[in-house]
Amino acid sequence: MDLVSRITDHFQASADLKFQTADLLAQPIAQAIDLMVSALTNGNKILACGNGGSAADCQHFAAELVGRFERERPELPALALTTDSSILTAIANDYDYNAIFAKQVRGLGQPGDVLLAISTSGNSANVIAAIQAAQERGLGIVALTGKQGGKIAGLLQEADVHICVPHERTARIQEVHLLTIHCLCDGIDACLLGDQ
Ligand SMILES: O=C(CO)[C@@H](O)[C@H](O)[C@H](O)[C@H](O)COP(=O)(O)O
Ligand SMILES: [Zn+2]
Repeated sequence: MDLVSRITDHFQASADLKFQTADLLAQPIAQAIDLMVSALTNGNKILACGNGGSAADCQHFAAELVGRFERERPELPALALTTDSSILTAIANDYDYNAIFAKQVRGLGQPGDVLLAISTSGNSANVIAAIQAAQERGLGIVALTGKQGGKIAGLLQEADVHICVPHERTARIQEVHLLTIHCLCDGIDACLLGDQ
């Protein structure tokens, strides 16, 4: 087994996908920044949900908004719905695992907030339920998906933003999702603080 060539293949494939999707994704990412900046400047917040690696992405994003990204600025309200083990275990135990995000959206979400919903397949039932809860409560939605967008693609409405990474491999999709999250953070800062 040639580990070095496996590793260089990963780097090559990841870089290729990023080059290939830059033009396709720049517009929806810009729309997502506009939606998030409008919410934040109106006093609203951003909630984020996803499973596994996408749960980590939610936490990464919330940390960069509440803490900071690259520049000093006032704290911004963002919350990962993946972190409170008491809430997560109680809902999963008493209701259903598929309700872990939707019940938090109903409990914490206000009209005008934005839900950042992350699923590489677009098919995770708990993320789908969170989107449906967000739509019922009047939250804006930014969906980060992959493949063909899965069931989430069919749920989104005109005002929602869909950023779909057209690739079949979860790891590659996640790598573009992380780049997208950094574009969102940078764009939010640029809108709030000006170009630098
Ligand atoms: O990070 C990885 C795989 O790279 C996994 O933890 C992955 O996120 C999990 O299998 C998730 O449950 C996949 O869910 P989704 O992206 O299809 O919504
Ligand atoms: Zn992963």
